[in-house]
Amino acid sequence: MYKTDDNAKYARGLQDGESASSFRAMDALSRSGNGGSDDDNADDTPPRDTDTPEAAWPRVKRRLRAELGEDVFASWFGRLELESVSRQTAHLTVPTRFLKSWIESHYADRVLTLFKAEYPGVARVSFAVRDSVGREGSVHTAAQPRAVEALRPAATALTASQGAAAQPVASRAAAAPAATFTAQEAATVSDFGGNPLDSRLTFTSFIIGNSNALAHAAAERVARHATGPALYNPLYLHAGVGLGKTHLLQAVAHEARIQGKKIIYLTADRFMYGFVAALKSQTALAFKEKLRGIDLLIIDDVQFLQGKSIQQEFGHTINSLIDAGRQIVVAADRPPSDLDALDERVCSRLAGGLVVEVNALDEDLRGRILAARIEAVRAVNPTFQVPDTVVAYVARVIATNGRDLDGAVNRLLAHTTLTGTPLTLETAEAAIRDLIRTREPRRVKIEDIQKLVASRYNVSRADILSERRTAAVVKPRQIAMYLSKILTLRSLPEIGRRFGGRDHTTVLHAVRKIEKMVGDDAALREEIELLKRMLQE
Ligand SMILES: Nc1ncnc2c1ncn2[C@@H]1O[C@H](COP(=O)(O)OP(=O)(O)OP(=O)(O)O)[C@@H](O)[C@H]1O
Repeated sequence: MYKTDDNAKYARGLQDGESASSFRAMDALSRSGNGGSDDDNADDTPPRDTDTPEAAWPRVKRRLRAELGEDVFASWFGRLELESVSRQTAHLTVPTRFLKSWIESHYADRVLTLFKAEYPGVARVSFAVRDSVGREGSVHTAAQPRAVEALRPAATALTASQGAAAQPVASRAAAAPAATFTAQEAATVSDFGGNPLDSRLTFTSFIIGNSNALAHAAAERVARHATGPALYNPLYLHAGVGLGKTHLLQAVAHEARIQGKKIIYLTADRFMYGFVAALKSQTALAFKEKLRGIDLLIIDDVQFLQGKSIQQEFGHTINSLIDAGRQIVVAADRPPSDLDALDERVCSRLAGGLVVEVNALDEDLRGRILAARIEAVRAVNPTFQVPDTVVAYVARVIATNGRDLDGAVNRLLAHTTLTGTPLTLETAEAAIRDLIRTREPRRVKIEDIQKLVASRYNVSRADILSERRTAAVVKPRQIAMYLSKILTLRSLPEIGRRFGGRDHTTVLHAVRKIEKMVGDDAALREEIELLKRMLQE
């Protein structure tokens, strides 16, 4: 826990020189990022005649990992990729603008040095955001001054658009964060409004199941809590990728706003941006004041908080808000005890409220999320028809997360729109193939077949094993026998024994009968296909 000294220091803010120490910490951070002198490892590797930049790139990444350690490497470089090399420039890409800015400002020289060491044919590196390659790229040579220059136009635009002439543009630009903000971003960070909210991510659109009921209940109570001491403080939600953390956090934000609370919703990226920007434009005090004036602070992806001074600032902020009875809600991809990169005291403060895990979405919940997504699409595009068998199939095979369910709906929609043909299991499978993790087909057990077929036909497994001969039981029993024959290696007599001690000729009769019906009846063929896939996934 923080000592009271820390809080007092926080309250004093920048007045006692915290700015300078924070700058020193930031500098230390970037120095450690630079890994010391550029000559350290640079030219000790002889040129390799047969080498290619593509072959050299994994070696560059290995060296970065060795220099910076696993945590820093994973946070900043895990998703850095080599796109191409042309005219001695290595074009590197990352998925977000934030990563691009951070790597450019802290690590560009180091990446270039290591690349040159591994592949002397590279003289420059450029960074771009994937999917927007060419629009945002900027090239770095070792001698080029870094991103401060790149910020200059944005700082000018900000000053012009806001009429904020208090500081001369040149000094603002020189002191500005080493990042390439657009004017709009700079404005957002500057007035510290937090990240924009997605109006779709509300409690109404959040579907509750076993895996998220507790997280949902806690989030809703916190958002609706009227006055008095905060409830669970902090509320800490954690879950694997795409299981609904951001959705819940944004739902809290929407609901709390409706309740008239002052909230700020920030991703960890934005917190870092905001803090660095405020420090460098010497508005850190205002930044802190702004944070202290709110009722509810929501921070997403806290696992990305990096840098000693930023973590300290984050620690001070949450301490001060909690002590003042303000609510904090955070989310991460892991429990507080696994936030290795975060200061121990911050972790323990984060763990001191209510920690709730959102577990994997089960099949039932996936089916309901899918159905809701399809309904939402149909509201604007009524021709989008997805048969129940396809919904059941997708819910079965997309076992990963909500984002992949969204992806599956998009692909199904693209298929219908582009081909104009109705969706079937075959076309749906082709449309979502890339989202399905490939693995060995599961070994199927006769008992599983009996259970699944029984539930699809609304009878019990006992009915299937019984002597009953009503049509409602005979057909599913025969289908189950047929599936047992084609999906398992059991012999006809073995199958007969497992179906209530029947003779192998009964099984043979069932198999032939269903084979024939499948040949004649497209709906049954589809149904059996679905059952097969459900059993094998
Ligand atoms: N229970 C749910 N009800 C409705 N939609 C859901 C649910 N769970 C997840 N989703 C949807 O799945 C998608 C991914 O969810 P979200 O972005 O909240 O995941 P996340 O846990 O924040 O993932 P990441 O850590 O990768 O950011 C979103 O479109 C979200 O609306």
